[in-house]
Amino acid sequence: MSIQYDVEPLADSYGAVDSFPKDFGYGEDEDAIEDSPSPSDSKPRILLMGLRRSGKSSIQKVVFHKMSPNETLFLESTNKIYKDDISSSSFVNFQIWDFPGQVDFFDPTFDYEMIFRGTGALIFVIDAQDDYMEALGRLHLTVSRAYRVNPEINFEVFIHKVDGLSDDHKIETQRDIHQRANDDLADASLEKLHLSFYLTSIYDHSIFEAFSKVVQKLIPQLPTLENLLNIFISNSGIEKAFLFDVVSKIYIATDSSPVDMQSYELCCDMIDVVIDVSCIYGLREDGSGSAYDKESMAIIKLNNTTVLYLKEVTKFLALVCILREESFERKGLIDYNFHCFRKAIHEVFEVGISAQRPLGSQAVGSPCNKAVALNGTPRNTV
Ligand SMILES: Nc1nc2c(ncn2[C@@H]2O[C@H](COP(=O)(O)OP(=O)(O)OP(=O)(O)O)[C@@H](O)[C@H]2O)c(=O)[nH]1
Repeated sequence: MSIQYDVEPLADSYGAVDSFPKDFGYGEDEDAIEDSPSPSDSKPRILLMGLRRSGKSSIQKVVFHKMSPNETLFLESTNKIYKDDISSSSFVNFQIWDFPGQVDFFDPTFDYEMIFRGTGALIFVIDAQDDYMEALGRLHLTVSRAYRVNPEINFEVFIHKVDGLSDDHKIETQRDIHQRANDDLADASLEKLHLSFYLTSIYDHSIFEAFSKVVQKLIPQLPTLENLLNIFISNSGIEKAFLFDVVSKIYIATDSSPVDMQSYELCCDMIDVVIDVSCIYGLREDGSGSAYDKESMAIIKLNNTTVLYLKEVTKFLALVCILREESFERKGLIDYNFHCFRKAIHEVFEVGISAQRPLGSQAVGSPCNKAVALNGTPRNTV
């Protein structure tokens, strides 16, 4: 469900997420790469690379610009590097660079050293519906070059367009790609280069899930957030909790119990419902107001004794929980624990701001980023 295309930009009443216009606040400007680096070039980067028509632009548009998957059929081929500044959230503060299919590493105008040096994650997209031998060759060339320039990069392989494959075929394709890619690395004595593999499609939630995992690796405070979520759910009788970036529906953290796709989808759908209803009925007559603000909260009881509970945490983040109806009888306790949890999350951010290290900014290009990841649990926890 998606109604955001109909929503007019609204007056600012709540920071940057003042409304949910077409681009959900992620900014519509996409600049072709310039010769001289702009200040925003210092932001951590996620590169989208892969062969032509593998689906790179579609992924970017669907996840960050709310394009419906069917509309991607009409996307034109990218012929320049496009930089997309995902800076509406102070939490997920990075740039996505979408590359044209054929990047020529031997082209002297392509300064790959500069590009890889400031990169946090390199996502290589492989079209699983196509013959992937050429893509594997390209993957090897790309990651080995990038690794030599910056071994701190997280290398992520999206085995994409799996909506067209049967379950068995998916597993077999993943196994085969995994095996071949790692054999190539072993032959080149690059065993230390770690590739993570994801099965993705823009036609379901798998692309959001995969992107969530990619982004989480770039969030230095992740262990602290997970810790807070664990404490919150265990003290509140909650089964599963996600901390969502509301505009992209990427979850930036969850508790340490395993994530099952259905729970994640359910929570994503809840965000859609809340924002849609809020856009339609939550604004003032003159259209002013905000679809998501401090008051945003929702409780949905399902017919299988499950309760969904959503609350605003920061102007970009929402907590979405799944719990049993009987646990919800102690709503007062849950609300109180949430209050403490919210306060703790704000303290995590304040620490980040006072240290002048916005989340994500130190996550890349810095050899100490793994150490920063363990930067202290806030003083008051739930
Ligand atoms: N079935 C299916 N098709 C997809 C998926 N993702 C993208 N596509 C289709 O793949 C085609 C190519 O997508 P693009 O996003 O333009 O590919 P690209 O990698 O950016 O291509 P270049 O700009 O030429 O490098 C489009 O017709 C998309 O609709 C997917 O998950 N499943």
